[in-house]
Amino acid sequence: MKKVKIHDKTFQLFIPYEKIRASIELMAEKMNKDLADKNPLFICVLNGSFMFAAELFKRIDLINSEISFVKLASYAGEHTTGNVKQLIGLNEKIEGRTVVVLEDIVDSGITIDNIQDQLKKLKPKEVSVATLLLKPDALIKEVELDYVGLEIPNDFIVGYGLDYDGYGRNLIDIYSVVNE
Ligand SMILES: O=P(O)(O)OC[C@H]1O[C@H](OP(=O)(O)OP(=O)(O)O)[C@H](O)[C@@H]1O
Ligand SMILES: Nc1nc2[nH]cnc2c(=O)[nH]1
Repeated sequence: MKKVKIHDKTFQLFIPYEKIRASIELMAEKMNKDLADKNPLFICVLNGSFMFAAELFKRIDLINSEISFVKLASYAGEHTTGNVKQLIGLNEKIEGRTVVVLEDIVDSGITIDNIQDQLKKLKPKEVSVATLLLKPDALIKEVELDYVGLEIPNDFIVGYGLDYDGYGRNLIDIYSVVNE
């Protein structure tokens, strides 16, 4: 079994690239049907989603489609106590658009819930969400997901864009942590 060590943790091969690619191909096929004539704007949530977004977007055969890249920035607002995360980097007009958010993983669902709330305030025509990975047992938010690549157990994973403390994003396969 292929293993990698990152910092203090060992990870073992969990999802080979071929399986990741096949799930993205299916997703793209469905999107090409669902989004025809909709002039979709794909929004890739950095950092983790960059590989998924690239693999998916080159399979979208709708010429009237755009992609944009955003980040969630933490800031401690003057009137807030918690850690608020604000969507930054969105330069396109969202009002009236068909938006498709691209996430690498939905775990607790907190991030995607927050993103959906922020986007809806910008009055899009519709917002759908595509995630490569979903941990159904980890969800603490009720989220509506339109496209899910693969469902996985509630274990920490790295690779294919996902990191452990900055490292591991370049792994072509997905690895899961070995509990030692
Ligand atoms: O469903 P949740 O529990 O909210 O977790 C999902 C989020 O966690 C990861 O982002 P992270 O904050 O690690 O940032 P990164 O993409 O820059 O690595 C991932 O890219 C999702 O955005
Ligand atoms: N790298 C990584 N980031 C995450 N963000 C939410 N869940 C995960 C996970 O399992 N691995």
